[in-house]
Amino acid sequence: MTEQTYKLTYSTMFDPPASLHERFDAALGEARATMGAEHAMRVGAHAVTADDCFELRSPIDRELLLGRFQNGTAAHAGQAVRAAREAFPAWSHTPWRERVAILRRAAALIEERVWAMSACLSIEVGKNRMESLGEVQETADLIAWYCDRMEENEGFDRRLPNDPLTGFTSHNRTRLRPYGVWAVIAPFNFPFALAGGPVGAALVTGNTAVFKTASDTALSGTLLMQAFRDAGLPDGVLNHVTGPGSTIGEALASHPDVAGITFTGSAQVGMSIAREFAGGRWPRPCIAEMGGKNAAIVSDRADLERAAAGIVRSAFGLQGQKCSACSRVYVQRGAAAELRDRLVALTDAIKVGDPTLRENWMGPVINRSARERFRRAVDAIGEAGTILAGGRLLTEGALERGWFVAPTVAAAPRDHYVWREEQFAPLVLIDEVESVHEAIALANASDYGLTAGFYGGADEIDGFLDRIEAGVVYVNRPQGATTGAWPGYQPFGGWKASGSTGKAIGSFWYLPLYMREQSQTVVD
Ligand SMILES: NC(=O)c1ccc[n+]([C@@H]2O[C@H](COP(=O)([O-])OP(=O)(O)OC[C@H]3O[C@@H](n4cnc5c(N)ncnc54)[C@H](O)[C@@H]3O)[C@@H](O)[C@H]2O)c1
Ligand SMILES: N[C@@H](CCC=O)C(=O)O
Repeated sequence: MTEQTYKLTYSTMFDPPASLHERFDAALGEARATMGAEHAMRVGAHAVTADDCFELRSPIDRELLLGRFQNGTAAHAGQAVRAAREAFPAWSHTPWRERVAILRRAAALIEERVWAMSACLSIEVGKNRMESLGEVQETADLIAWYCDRMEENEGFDRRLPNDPLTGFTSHNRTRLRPYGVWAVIAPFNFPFALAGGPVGAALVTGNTAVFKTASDTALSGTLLMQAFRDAGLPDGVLNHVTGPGSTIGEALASHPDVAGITFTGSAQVGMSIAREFAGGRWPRPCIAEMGGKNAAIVSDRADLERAAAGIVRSAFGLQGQKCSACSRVYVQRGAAAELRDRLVALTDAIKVGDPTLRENWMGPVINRSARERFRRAVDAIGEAGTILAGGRLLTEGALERGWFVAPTVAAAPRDHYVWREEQFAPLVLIDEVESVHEAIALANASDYGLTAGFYGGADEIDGFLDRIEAGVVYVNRPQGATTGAWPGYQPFGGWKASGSTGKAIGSFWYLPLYMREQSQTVVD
């Protein structure tokens, strides 16, 4: 994306070339100049407006208006589903190589627009510049990965041997075919990658789609949809609605003509959608990617410099608002004091502020209710446990205009709710254990099973990999204890309450989730 030898991923983003910063700074200025406009939804060939709009402001500075977006209703969800249904016959019969070509164009456009898109993303979500650039690039890489899988599998259409018959010839074939209208509902924290990835997968496999972005990230959703449209998708193949999850999101998820859904968000909403999709006249596919309560385990034999770096990066990257964020640390007693000291020192050194600026690594949390959830958690820990670093809201100077909080390391009794419930905030808890065995048992004693990290000796690794109940695991990784998967390198998906399918995004097994098998036998 910039200098020829540099490939941006979440594990290479710590030491980018200088030219990357110059281009990002230029893009920021341009992005700010475009903000504040009103944006329509998109249904079929039409830009659609609702009776009223909502205003979207930056979590960095509430005075900065990003745009006005439509407060879509259940009726708009219905219109969008109808448009997608009408477009389905032609799109599903479009030769798969043509669909791949259009989606490759979408990926290329996203990559081309990486600077403009990531500048907007940084202002809208409060991601730092490297996380923002990373996410937009990840979106392009996910779509390209799905195009590659389509090609590698020859469109998921295979000839099988003829039946061993005499006197007849039976031609046998198995095909994976699209379901129909696919809904994609995305979370605020990865509004490009976790929208563009599933939209790309749904479309390349021949489904048509209705997309709903999170309201906090309506601008990113709009920019992403523009890129798909500019790639040449026929009208109606991809429709885009905005508005509250509890109204238009709910209407979309419960629409009887939606054949399948990819929901990424909280377990609370995801589980209710999964139940709805299992409870109709027949079960419909529901890919629900949900939350995490991800643990890092540190043994007495760990390299503590690596462990501390990896934990801090995963606990506080994007302000702890990643499903993969490290929110629990179990450290063996012999290493506990040193690890605690290192974590506190690294945490105290984190620069928090406007994350579009190169010098700041941490930005604000997304909105007032996220800051309130953080405040409640640290107040509760203050009463029952110990705050080791941070533990407060940040309101000094310009920070007062945004939703800033201090990265926090704390200890709390094991039965405290903060050990159980995802806080989605920059808050990591630490506890001492007698053995790695005990640590793994504690890590697994969670409804969630998304990511996990381990730092320890070579002969401890297999035991960890074998027993840990998580879909994405990392060992001795300073770049991130529990975060930082990249398409093609680390497939990403959760077990238990973290994911409904047991298969990961960016994996070899993902596209078949968007299709159903038809075995065809034709006798001459
Ligand atoms: N497993 C993963 O890959 C993954 C990735 C990113 C985020 N997440 C999870 O997402 C959550 C954070 O994102 P969020 O705060 O946007 O989540 P959320 O559940 O509040 O919202 C997610 C999306 O669902 C919509 N929505 C809300 N209520 C709805 C309803 N009743 N019916 C239909 N749609 C509804 C929202 O508008 C939004 O677009 C965290 O729990 C995080 O762990 C998981
Ligand atoms: N894919 C990201 C997390 C996405 C969820 O929020 C990671 O691997 O850290």
